[in-house]
Amino acid sequence: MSATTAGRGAPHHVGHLDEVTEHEPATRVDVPAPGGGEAVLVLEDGRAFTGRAYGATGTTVGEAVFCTAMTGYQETLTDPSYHRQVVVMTAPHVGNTGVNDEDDESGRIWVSGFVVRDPARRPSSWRSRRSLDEELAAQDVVGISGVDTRALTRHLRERGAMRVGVFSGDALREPTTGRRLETSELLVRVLDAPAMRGADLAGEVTTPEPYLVEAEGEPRTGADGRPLTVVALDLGIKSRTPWHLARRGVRTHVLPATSSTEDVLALQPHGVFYSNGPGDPAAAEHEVGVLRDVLAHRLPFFGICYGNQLLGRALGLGTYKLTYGHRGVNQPVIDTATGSVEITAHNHGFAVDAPIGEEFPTDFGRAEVSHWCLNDRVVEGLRCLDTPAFSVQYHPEAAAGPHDAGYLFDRFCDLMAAPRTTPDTPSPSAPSRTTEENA
Ligand SMILES: NC(=O)CC[C@H](N)C(=O)O
Repeated sequence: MSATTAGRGAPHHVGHLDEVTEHEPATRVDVPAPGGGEAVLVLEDGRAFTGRAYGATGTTVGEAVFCTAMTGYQETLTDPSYHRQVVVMTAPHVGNTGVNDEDDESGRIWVSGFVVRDPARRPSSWRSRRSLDEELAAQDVVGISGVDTRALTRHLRERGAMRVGVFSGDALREPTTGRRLETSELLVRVLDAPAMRGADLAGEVTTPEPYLVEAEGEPRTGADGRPLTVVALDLGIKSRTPWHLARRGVRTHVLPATSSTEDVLALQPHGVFYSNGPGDPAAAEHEVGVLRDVLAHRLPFFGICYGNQLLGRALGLGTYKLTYGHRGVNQPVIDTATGSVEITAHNHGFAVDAPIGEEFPTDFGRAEVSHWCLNDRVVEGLRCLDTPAFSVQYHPEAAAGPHDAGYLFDRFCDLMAAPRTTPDTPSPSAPSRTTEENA
């Protein structure tokens, strides 16, 4: 809307705009756009985009995915589920609020590359401590700016997520002669990169040592009178998850992804939680085995995202790769029990294969799809009907994102606080499988 058009209905604002134009024009043009020399983004199918180096200069490869979140780039960057992915932001202006010391979801940035259209020339937030490009450079994350991210996103939407490389600085030149490399030569490096399908990555992001997140305030107790205790398997956990449990009076032992069933049971938890995480659920054999033991012990279970996919596999369902996945903070999901719609945060490239709208038998009794996505009917949640277990494909911890799904943490706490039912017979022996293996 031009100032003139706005002026007809809003004279007060026109006055304000005039004032800004008169007194502050220089501040808008004196700040150079962040970013260095030329950078090139090359997709696995040979399509290339040129832009400017943003953050660290050099080479990076990974899976190209797009994220439609308008806010929360700091949480996106530090979400371990993005490990080995080059994230394209569809929001055109990124970096506006800089980087602060409070919003990280883990101890570092995990994306393997970052693609933006128009980076903020300077951060503007009372919480900002440094600019986004400084932070990317400090953590050695190669990025590219000045890319037509709408064209790139449309390409990924039509052709699907694929491998990508971002190259800048010396990476664009032949080392001995200094000759500028052709796109076809850069493409060779992209095609050398490992694919996401089949990748078992939780071990690369998990905590090396167990740690405890204590309950905040008065602890909540279980039916046995003990303070409610969760064992959370860290497959790439976001710090907001134990925080949600802590503020509900629950203590959380966070364990490495390699932990055994014995490690889990030794802590005598009231419930077990499986976090989000990177990689292909079809590759997580160890974690699925532990979860089948947990289900056989009838320990209350809650899983988020990767945890939902692993519950699916533990029940004997398959998983498959979506064409381009769901990544953003405004995905509509319907709850099949109530018919209510939640606006939710997503970050997933795989999904569970299960029938919507009917109960089905599993290796641990009957189950049903509890939530599905209104955009594309992808399964977004599982509810076991004979075993105390449920999970969602999306992010009730919602950092960044809306808080519609926060009730799921309450549901998990109530499930853990309820009197335990008798342990069932040992884990059934049917092997878990993936749809792709079956195909
Ligand atoms: N955020 C997650 O847990 C992602 C799960 C899995 N890596 C996927 O891409 O589907």
